Amino acid sequence: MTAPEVTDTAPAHAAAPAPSPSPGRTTLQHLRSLGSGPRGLTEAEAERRLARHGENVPPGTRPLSWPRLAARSLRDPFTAVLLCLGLVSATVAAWGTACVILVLVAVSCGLRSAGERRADSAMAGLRDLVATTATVLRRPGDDASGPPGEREIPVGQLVPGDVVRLGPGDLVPADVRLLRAQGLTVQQAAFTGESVPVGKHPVDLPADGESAHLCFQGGSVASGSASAVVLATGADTRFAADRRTAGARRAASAFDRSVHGISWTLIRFMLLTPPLVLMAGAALRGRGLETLPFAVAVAVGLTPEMLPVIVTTALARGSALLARTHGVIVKRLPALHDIGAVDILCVDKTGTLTQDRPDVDPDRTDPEALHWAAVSAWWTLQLAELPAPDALDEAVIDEALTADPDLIDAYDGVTALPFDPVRRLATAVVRRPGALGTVTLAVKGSVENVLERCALDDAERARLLARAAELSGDGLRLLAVATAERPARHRPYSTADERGLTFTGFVAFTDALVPTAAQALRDLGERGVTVKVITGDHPGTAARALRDLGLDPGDVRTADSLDALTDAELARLAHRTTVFARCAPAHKARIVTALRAGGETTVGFLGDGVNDLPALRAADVGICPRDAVPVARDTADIVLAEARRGDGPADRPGKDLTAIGHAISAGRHSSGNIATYLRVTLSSNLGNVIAMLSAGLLLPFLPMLPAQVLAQNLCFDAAQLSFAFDRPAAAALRRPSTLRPRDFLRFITGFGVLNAAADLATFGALALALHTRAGPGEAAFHAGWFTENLLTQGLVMLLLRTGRDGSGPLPRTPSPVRWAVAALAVVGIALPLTPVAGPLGMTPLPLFYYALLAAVLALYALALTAVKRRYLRQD
Ligand SMILES: Nc1ncnc2c1ncn2[C@@H]1O[C@H](COP(=O)(O)OP(=O)(O)OP(=O)(O)O)[C@@H](O)[C@H]1O
Ligand SMILES: [Mg+2]
Repeated sequence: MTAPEVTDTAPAHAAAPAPSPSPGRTTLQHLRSLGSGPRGLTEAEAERRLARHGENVPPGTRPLSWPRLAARSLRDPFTAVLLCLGLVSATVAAWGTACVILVLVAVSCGLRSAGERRADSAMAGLRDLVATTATVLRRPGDDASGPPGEREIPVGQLVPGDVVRLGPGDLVPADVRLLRAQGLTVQQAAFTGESVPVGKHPVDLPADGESAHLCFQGGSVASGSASAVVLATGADTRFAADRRTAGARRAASAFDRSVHGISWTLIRFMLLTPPLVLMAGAALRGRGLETLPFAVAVAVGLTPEMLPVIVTTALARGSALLARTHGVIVKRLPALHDIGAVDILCVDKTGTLTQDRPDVDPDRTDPEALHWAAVSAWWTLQLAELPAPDALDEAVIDEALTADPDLIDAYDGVTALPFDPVRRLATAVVRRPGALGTVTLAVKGSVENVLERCALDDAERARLLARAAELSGDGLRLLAVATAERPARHRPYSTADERGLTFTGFVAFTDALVPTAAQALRDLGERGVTVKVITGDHPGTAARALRDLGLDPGDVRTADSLDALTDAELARLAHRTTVFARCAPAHKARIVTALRAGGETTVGFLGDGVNDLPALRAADVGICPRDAVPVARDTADIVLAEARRGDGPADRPGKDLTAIGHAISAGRHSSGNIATYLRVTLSSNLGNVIAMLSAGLLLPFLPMLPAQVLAQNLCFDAAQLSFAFDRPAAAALRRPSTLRPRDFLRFITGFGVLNAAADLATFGALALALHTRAGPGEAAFHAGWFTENLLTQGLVMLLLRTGRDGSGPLPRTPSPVRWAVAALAVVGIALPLTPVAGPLGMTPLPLFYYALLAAVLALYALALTAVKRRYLRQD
């Protein structure tokens, strides 16, 4: 057997549009060169090739190695600033400070890498649960003459030479060459930027540069079906090459932007601090460069170095819990906090609000229309080799066959133009046995799209549209049906033939509401999430469904009325509108993008079809149900569980809005913990910095030695890790979890000043306590402040947790935070009494000091509670 020639498909010029890997080679020659044939490979040969070529996974999807993770955590801006400050300390030979900074960096990078690795492997495990499969043709064992069978295998196991089947909603699993195709259109926006699907068909002898017969990994089937031979897999695909050159980038989410904004404000602060401290020291105290280590330590004191660790841990824990308890899979870690921040949720109608289990309503269906709709559905299904009929087709065939079991034998299929969500039509060309000279086009589709292709006068068309509006207003889904008799011909039929049709009638379907939808919509509303419906269906049907669910549909917009609007106009309109009907895939995406514009909102999109792909990509968070088409599952950030029995129809789980509620709670939970960490850390760090700067100017000596600043920083950081395991108050779960940088900075400034006031009060206490005692005050001062600092930080941790309003009895603090605070207090009180105190420059304190300190802390706690209550009232 010849070795497969896949090298020529390796993209030498990835940017060029779809290079042909096989100019001048016929399909059969190409199959031979791949050591394959129309009947695919044997299992044994596939196994050998898998060993040779490796798994079919694009590079960059494997977990990162330790060194790479460590390198990545070193790229964090806070770490970079810390390292710079360490370097500055080393240049002035402040080795102690430099060493402590190094320890700090090592600890935070180590924790971060470990956390990310754990999170990565947990995520990979979750993604595997919803991984896509491919339908491949293989012969069992090593028996090349055996009959081939179709089998579903994980996409990762495809090898060059495999023959695969493709249907609507499938991902193109590798780079392939088409062997056969029926009405195949492929969405390949990922490479070419073309937003509309492009037609693909086999070409037996392709010209140079021709690519109609090639489909590339990363594309997806928008309509039609095909069988194809795999040319290249894994790192050899064009998709992999494009990723190497361009890198896969996604726009930052609202949360990322907030954290980014806050981080950069802090970094500017950190960089400004040392020169300011130096200048103030020089001007007021005549100090020179000897203050530099202290200045550096103050800047380091500001850093929330545990931020990445807390973010990763909180999100990974939240995702794991969500998967375990509700079966909801988060495929991209940050998507969890994004869904917590979602304030606009766009959903489709069919399958989300209604069950997508249509039943023909015989009283309002024209029998002739039903007949032709069934003929069209049956032959499209046969000729296009669609893997599964869609729900409307299934209902039509069921109903028509009950009435007329011989329906199928009455015709022969000629060709089919399968349904696509832009044309909204499906056509089968059939012939009566014996009637060789003529064929019949049986066309069904949306009312508007069918009527505009019918030969009708304006009055008749208007009458039919009004009739359709009336039926839709009753909540019915509709198919319009039309036919045309044409002379038979050899030239292939195309969508251009769907013209001058004769209108036959309407088929009407009932589609029951999802029983849990009304409650779920109310819940979402109460939790600050606005729901919008973006559907491909008729405006009347959509409005009626919403009304039946207890929501006011308001002004329903159809997509064609949006085309003339500019993006800004659309954005304003979109915020006011609840229902968008007759949306093609591109409309859905445009509406989602308009809602996101301005960056004030976080938009989630829930959809399950090929027509939802662009919108799933455009949203901050794409959500799909477990039974969505594979490509939707691949694109979505969050995959919902299958509904449990009793929640909905057992065989068709649908999109359970209740599950979204669970995901939102989990997201808000994790984000709440992250926000608490940031609030607590930054307000106490800021307080310390203010106090240190003022003390530095008031005192004749440094208020804290650099090593002491860093030691307490380390203790505090360790205690803060407990926030990743906290349980925020119910209030934090009631609203979308957004971090508005401006409010946030106001919060930390307010509480920072309060913290500084407590520190300065401690100076008073220290002055009083030490006044009675002879001997050097410096070490005692340091010890006193060290103790006070850790104790106030413990207090802040307990009192500033998200959403706690401080009224009534203190809520039960979950043990991790409580333990951490207790440990912090013990270290704070005990450290100056241990042998470590000496090297750190501290001495034991008189008992009298502790009495004064208790009074300061009590006052501080009262003040904190009062300010927090005021803050929450304003909020
Ligand atoms: N198999 C089909 N054959 C012909 N026409 C169809 C078929 N399926 C749907 N249509 C038409 O296309 C229109 C849009 O389809 P559908 O209602 O499924 O929209 P959708 O965009 O998937 O809805 P949603 O966005 O709410 O899920 C329907 O109103 C129907 O008229
Ligand atoms: Mg849909």
